[in-house]
Amino acid sequence: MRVPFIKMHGLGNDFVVLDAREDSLPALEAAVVAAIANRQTGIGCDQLIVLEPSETADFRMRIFNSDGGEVEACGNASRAVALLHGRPAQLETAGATIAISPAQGGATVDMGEPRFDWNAIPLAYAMDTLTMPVGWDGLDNPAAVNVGNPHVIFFVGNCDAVPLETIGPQIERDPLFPERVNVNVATIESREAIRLRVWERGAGLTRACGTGACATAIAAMRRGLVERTVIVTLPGGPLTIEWTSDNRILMTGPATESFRGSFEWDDFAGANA
Ligand SMILES: N[C@H](CCC[C@H](N)C(=O)O)C(=O)O
Repeated sequence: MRVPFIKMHGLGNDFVVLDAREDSLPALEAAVVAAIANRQTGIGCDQLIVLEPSETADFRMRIFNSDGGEVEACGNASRAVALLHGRPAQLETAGATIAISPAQGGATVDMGEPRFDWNAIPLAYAMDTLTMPVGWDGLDNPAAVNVGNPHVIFFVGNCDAVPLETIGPQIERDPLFPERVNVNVATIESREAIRLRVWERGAGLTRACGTGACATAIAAMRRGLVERTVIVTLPGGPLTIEWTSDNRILMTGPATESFRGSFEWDDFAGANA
């Protein structure tokens, strides 16, 4: 079966997008997703994105990390899908129904309401999620926020100096996080600017993480460190995050279509054999 795809990215966080709103796909097993996402032997991407019909919204977006695991939210992909769809829409995801609005060269996404309860992150046991009484190798007292997916956020003096490639996977898989976690290290530059690097659950270091930018901005606002509209600059570039007075998170930033292609499904399904 020949499958068309669109290669897209948001600030360098890249996706293979499969539009299955008209024609359904074979079952998306983890091994097949990982084979497609593999940068050496597959097409290569941080996440595989599949668009499907929805009963409850204009359409549905399924998100698979490059390790094959299906997850609840992807901010950068939401903007990419908004660019692809070309007009405002309600988008069903496993984490929430979100509102996408294409804008010049990108999109604004209403990511819904943040959640802070320990069991909504989720954590394995009760604790304060604004300043958690935990630490790993010099990274201490983070915040935790769920923005459809789970994030832990460390505020540090210089996020570029943190060995995220070694400490990220340790924290991602710590038993404190029953569904694992996205690991954010952030530096407050001013009341309007944050610098951020992210070790993503199931994908590792990425050039940008939209939900990470949302979670980090909200955590900084909860701590009174920044205003309610802030620019979060990741290695791939900036996103504007606003926490509205009616408790919704608005994320605005670029999205890019790189190229279109197609592949033979069995070339990857065979990887599963
Ligand atoms: N790794 C994330 C999903 C992708 C999030 C990121 N690519 C974004 O733009 O939000 C997770 O497992 O929750």
